[in-house]
Amino acid sequence: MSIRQKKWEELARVKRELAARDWFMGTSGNLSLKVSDEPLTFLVTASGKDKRKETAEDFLLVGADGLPAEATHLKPSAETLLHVHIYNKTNAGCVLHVHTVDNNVISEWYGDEGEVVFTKQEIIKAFGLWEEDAVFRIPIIPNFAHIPTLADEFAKHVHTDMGAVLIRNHGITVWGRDAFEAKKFLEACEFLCSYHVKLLLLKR
Ligand SMILES: CSC[C@@H](O)[C@@H](O)C(=O)COP(=O)(O)O
Ligand SMILES: [Zn+2]
Repeated sequence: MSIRQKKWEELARVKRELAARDWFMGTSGNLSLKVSDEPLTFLVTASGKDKRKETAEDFLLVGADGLPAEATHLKPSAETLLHVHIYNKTNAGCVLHVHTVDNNVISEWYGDEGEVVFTKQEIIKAFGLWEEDAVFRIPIIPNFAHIPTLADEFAKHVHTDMGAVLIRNHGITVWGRDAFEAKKFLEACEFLCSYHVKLLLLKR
């Protein structure tokens, strides 16, 4: 089996798991997995599809500019440029973006502060933070409709091989060195957002 095919199947498995969590409401969400480093190529979800469906046209291969690297009638995700910045700036191998009600509520609640800060939560160990009083911050950026502007703003927060950024009233994008790590971060971020929304409601 070619590397491209192996990566396709790996990304399809991640997509299936996130779909089972119902994290692709209304065709939202996009995923990618790096295939090669030199030149940079990665598989990314085709734009506008129902990501809960599994078809032979779910992904296409793109290059370092985010444009198709092979002949296809498929359009790469509208947000491919965000994935491009991550792969060009870090050694990340996988990028996952989902819209959930909880991540949207948190992004709006803390949007003016420009970040949400989590601490004293066991699950932040998923980010490699093991100290008792460790703090995990997720930056929140405005949801610019102009994708190059959104991508430039997003890129200001991309410095390490793993990370997460909330886009206000839009969704979350996480990345990791591989699909396992990116999915772990995404699940931990969603746990934190969901917990926090419930806690805020109880405290009212
Ligand atoms: C209907 S969801 C809004 C989209 O503009 C976008 O935010 C999204 O996540 C999915 O876009 P896509 O181009 O399919 O990757
Ligand atoms: Zn989106």
